[in-house]
Amino acid sequence: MSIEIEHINKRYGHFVAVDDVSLSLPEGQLTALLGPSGSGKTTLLRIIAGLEFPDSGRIRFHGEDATDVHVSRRGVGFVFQHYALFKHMTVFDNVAYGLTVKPRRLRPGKAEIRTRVMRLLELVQLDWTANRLPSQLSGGQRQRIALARALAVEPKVLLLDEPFGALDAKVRAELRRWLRRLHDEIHLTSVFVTHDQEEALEVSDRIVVMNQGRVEQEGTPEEVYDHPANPFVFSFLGQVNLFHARVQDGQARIGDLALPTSTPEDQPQGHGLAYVRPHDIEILPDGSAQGALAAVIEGITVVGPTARLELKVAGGKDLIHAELPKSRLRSLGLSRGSDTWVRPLNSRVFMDNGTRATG
Ligand SMILES: Nc1ncnc2c1ncn2[C@@H]1O[C@H](COP(=O)(O)OP(=O)(O)OP(=O)(O)O)[C@@H](O)[C@H]1O
Repeated sequence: MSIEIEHINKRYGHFVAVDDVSLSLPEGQLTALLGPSGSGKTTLLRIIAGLEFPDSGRIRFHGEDATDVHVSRRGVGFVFQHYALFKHMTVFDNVAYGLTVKPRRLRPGKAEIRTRVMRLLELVQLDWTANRLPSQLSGGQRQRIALARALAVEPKVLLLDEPFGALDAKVRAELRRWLRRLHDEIHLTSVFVTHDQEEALEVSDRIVVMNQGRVEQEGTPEEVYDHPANPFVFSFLGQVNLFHARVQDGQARIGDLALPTSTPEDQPQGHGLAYVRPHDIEILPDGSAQGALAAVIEGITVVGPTARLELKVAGGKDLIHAELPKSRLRSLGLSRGSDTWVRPLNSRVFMDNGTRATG
């Protein structure tokens, strides 16, 4: 079921939590609402759920106005960060709960409930825990049961609010891959709130980047990562190096270095900032390449196969962050204190007023 969000506004007193948000969330896709704390993600999710009502604007489910429909009749399933399971009930009874409390005429028979619950437990790969109590499960397993419980009532939309937020990094990474596989199996329209860029990039079909109650950009993970619409999105989606740049005749320059960017459409002139990702900083063994800047390595951190370098350019104030394969670092024979050369391979330049200049 698709979800259309039309000009939604929500204030708490004078504070604007959601500011004229319009979005179209396609059927069967997993959409991440991504943004820093306080950007309005949870408020928007709760409005979609019917747990909160907007001051103005409409929510449509598959074209039908759902703005005033009660949460119990919207056909949504939830998983929250701390949506505790019923402690005194077994896993089986927790998952069955939504079905057993249905009005008698809608309630499936006992055998049917058993079949459905066991099918769901198999889907989340925890059928062997059916007779356990939640306290006998790990945090990650409990969230998978919470998901099975949300799916039991056959919702048309699944809403997840930082579902893996309370888990440690390794379990989190496993669960998000698992959620992606599960989604590929069931194709339920799903919206999931996160402030973790990596999680959003890895799991979702679409990402909505939010900031101060507004949508900064919406698109596939590739679109928002490779073509960020503005400096906020660029900075929020990963580490970034900033260089002062002069823009003239469709060409941006840092000092004498002409930046390798594509030609802009409207060719603005003046001063801007060039944004360069650490993996787009090339490390060179000598200064013969055009536009290379001399730099000293101030720090090296190796994380698995990747080496992260902190470099200082002669005369520069800020450290430059670069990322390269550990093997490349070894073959260049570099260590802390080494003199080397750097060159931005790719950049995106935004003018001082935030408009895009190049790239
Ligand atoms: N019931 C409320 N009363 C007053 N202010 C609220 C209420 N709910 C949310 N807010 C405020 O609205 C803003 C947006 O909150 P929201 O929870 O939607 O943000 P978020 O992006 O989900 O952040 P987080 O990741 O920290 O949960 C916050 O500044 C919050 O303090």
